[in-house]
Amino acid sequence: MMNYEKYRRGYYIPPEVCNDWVTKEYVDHAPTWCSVDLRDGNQSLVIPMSLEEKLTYFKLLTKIGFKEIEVGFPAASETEYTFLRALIDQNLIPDDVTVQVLTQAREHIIRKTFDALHGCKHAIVHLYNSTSFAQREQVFKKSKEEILQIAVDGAKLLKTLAEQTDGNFQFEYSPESFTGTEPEYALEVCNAVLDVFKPTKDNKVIINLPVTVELSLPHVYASQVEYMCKHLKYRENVIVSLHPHNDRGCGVADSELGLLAGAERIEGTLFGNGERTGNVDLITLAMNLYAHGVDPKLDFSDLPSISQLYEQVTRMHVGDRQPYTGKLVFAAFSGSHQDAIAKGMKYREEHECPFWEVPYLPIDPKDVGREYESDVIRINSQSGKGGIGYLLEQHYGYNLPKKMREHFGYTIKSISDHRHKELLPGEIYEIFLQTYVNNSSPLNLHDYHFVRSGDQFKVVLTMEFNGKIQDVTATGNGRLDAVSNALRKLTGCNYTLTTYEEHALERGSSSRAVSYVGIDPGNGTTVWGAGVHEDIIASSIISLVSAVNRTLKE
Ligand SMILES: CC(=O)SCCNC(=O)CCNC(=O)[C@H](O)C(C)(C)COP(=O)(O)OP(=O)(O)OC[C@H]1O[C@@H](n2cnc3c(N)ncnc32)[C@H](O)[C@@H]1OP(=O)(O)O
Ligand SMILES: CC(C)C(=O)C(=O)O
Ligand SMILES: [Mg+2]
Repeated sequence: MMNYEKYRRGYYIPPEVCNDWVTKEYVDHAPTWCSVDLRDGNQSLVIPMSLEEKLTYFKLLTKIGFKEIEVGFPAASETEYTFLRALIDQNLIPDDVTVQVLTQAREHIIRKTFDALHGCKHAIVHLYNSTSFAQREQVFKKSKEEILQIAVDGAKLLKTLAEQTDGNFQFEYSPESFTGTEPEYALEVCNAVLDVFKPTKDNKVIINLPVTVELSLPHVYASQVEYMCKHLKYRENVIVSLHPHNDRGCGVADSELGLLAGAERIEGTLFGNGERTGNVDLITLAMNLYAHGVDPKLDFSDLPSISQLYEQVTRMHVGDRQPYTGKLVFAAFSGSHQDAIAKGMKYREEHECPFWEVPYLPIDPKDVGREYESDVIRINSQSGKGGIGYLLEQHYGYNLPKKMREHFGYTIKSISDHRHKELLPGEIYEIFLQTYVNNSSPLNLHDYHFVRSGDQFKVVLTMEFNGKIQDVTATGNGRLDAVSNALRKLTGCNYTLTTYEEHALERGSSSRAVSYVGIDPGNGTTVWGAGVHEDIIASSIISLVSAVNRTLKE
């Protein structure tokens, strides 16, 4: 048995009820986004990014539309330092982008950070020290007053060095391990730091409330955020920022509820890379807004390329179920999902739909660079006739009669089940052709002639049957009826024609037609055949020949 009694809840509830956020339904505008991929993401990689990789990633982030980017921890390593210098010296920071750097509240680290910042047109200097109960007791072995003093001293030095350094600087302070800190104490520390920074309308200070380690349910965090928002000094000149990690798997929920609770800014990473279980995934957050009809102000219209570059540079892997991006997130293998998607897509073709409301597809895959044809309906033994038929129609233009779809559906499922693998569209098409289309043995059509007299049609079919070519004549109420009578006469097969449908094959070749025939060989079942030919009459005869051939073989 696992010893759960070893654990207890390690978070603190605000001293007053803070749940105004509950009354808000959804986030109605994009927060200020800050990517911390190049710092928090980078510091958690097995092999941190090289200078070139950081540059490549930085360019990707600016292309996506990030206006605030934490580019590193300049005092951490030569690469970190040199990267910031390269950005500044080579003038690589777009005018509308602000870089951010992280520093501990330690004098030599802060000084090194400002050395690295020299000449930066605009930067956010991000100061942190841990305020949590556990770290006060175990790591720093300091009282609340002493920890507060670390923050205040750090803030003072930031202010002094910012004044002495060539550049334009904004400050950010994080009571690191906020989620393990008593909210009233975190508030006291943040207000003391704000008293040093003295934020103004023109130079607001960012107070970042990190979920350094996720310790509570998201609503507890939202209450903590709301408490801070209500009681921070200089509130109108303070930007409240969130920095959720994902230890309990709720980074996205923390962020969204935190925004409802009054925060204005989010720090996170692409695909949620970051310490342990990661930072909050900014793609998910942005796309969640998008799916609610809110402009996320970030461009994720080509997620496959973003994901490829991310994997290359970080050596991480994007999971198949990663929201909005994973290989399988738009895929439906199961029959009922496929059926609903196929019908939903058809409905969109036939109606003016102002909004995207296709079942099982929360967003249009095309919006993030995915394809309906290859990404959505995929076939295995869990699939159904709706999806299989849809796939055949979308890829190859065959719109099977409803009952024939059912038969083909079970054929495909069974093959997939026995082969124990997914069947690709090309394989499904091949099975379709082999099973139903232009079946020419033992019967093979060589030629046909019709003569019409009144309502009656007479046909002379030239047929090969078991290797022997012969003419057979019959009459009927229509052409197909006459052909059917001729085939009965020739083969002795006594069947009833139950279904006939035809349509032009628009995809691939516009000049061909396909006909589908269902016959009952006398036992209440239906045997299907299909004929494809440039001539519609020939295609209908061949479809019947195909069905009869299948009957003869069964
Ligand atoms: C939650 C987060 O992600 S915070 C960011 C974490 N990121 C990183 O640490 C990556 C970059 N860090 C580094 O490269 C190194 O840690 C450096 C260069 C910053 C510092 O290196 P070092 O001084 O050699 O080591 P280290 O980080 O272990 O220092 C620990 C000391 O700093 C103190 N300290 C740690 N964080 C802080 C802080 N934010 N403010 C003030 N003091 C701090 C510790 O209490 C400890 O003090 P002690 O020497 O009295 O025991
Ligand atoms: C430095 C801080 C903001 C951090 O990364 C964290 O607390 O997770
Ligand atoms: Mg972090």
